[in-house]
Amino acid sequence: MPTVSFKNDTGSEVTVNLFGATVTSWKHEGEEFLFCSKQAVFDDKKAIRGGIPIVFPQFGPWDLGPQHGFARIKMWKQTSEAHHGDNGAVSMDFALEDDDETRKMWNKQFKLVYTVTLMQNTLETALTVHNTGDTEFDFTTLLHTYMRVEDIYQTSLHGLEGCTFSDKVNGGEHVEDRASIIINQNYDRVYVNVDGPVNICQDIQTLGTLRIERNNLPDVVVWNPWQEKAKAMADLADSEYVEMLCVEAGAVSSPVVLKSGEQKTFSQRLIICRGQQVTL
Ligand SMILES: O=P(O)(O)OC[C@H]1O[C@H](O)[C@H](O)[C@@H](O)[C@@H]1O
Repeated sequence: MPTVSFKNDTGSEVTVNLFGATVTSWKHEGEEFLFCSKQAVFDDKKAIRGGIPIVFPQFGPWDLGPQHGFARIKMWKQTSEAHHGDNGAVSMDFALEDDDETRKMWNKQFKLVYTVTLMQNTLETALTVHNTGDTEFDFTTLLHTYMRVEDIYQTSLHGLEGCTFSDKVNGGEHVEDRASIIINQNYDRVYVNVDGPVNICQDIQTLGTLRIERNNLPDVVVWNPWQEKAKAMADLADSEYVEMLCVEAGAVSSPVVLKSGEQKTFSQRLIICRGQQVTL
């Protein structure tokens, strides 16, 4: 499948697969920060198991089409070459518009513009949804980011304390009472209206702390299928659950409404804080 890569001047490189406009790799100084399964399927049909699949127009199961919508399983267009912005930033743009196939599932006219930007120590991904039709529509969306971790047992998540979450594994709504979360089981929780950044901290210092900042993506889904579910997934190797953690910035707890002609941008910044003092 067609992929495109670009670099900046501070040792970062990103690769985007036009299938789903899925960012599949983000390297900084030779170190890979995103997880992509060894068993990921690149067949033009199934969403890529890793990187940053784009969820649109529906997070989760969908009556009108496939789970997590169609954006991650459509072929996108690359609409620009790598272009240079302020402070050494390098960006590339991708687009997806409604077609016969999308209208059969979701009869709306839209344009998605996705801008992937490398900045110093930072990857920004920004999805702009345009309503190009003449009626209002609503949707949910999410950047389904698979972070690479060296060892899930030595990884903790910070920034969710006090947030309400729904637990998709055990059911129910709860309030997170932990400042530091260690994932050690099948974990699938939707944290709602999370203020401020979320930090992924690794005791092993190669990857260090990674900070996720979000714009118009109020919710954070945390997912790791753990051992048993991983074994049942054909596109994830049995032991790979220890090498990944999905921290997904989304607008999923209440649908976003766009009127005819309106547009809205949803973005995240993944910031490498290695070697820096991090306030959790
Ligand atoms: O297997 P997929 O369709 O890619 O979904 C992978 C996962 O995505 C999100 O994290 C959901 O909260 C999970 O419930 C789901 O299992």
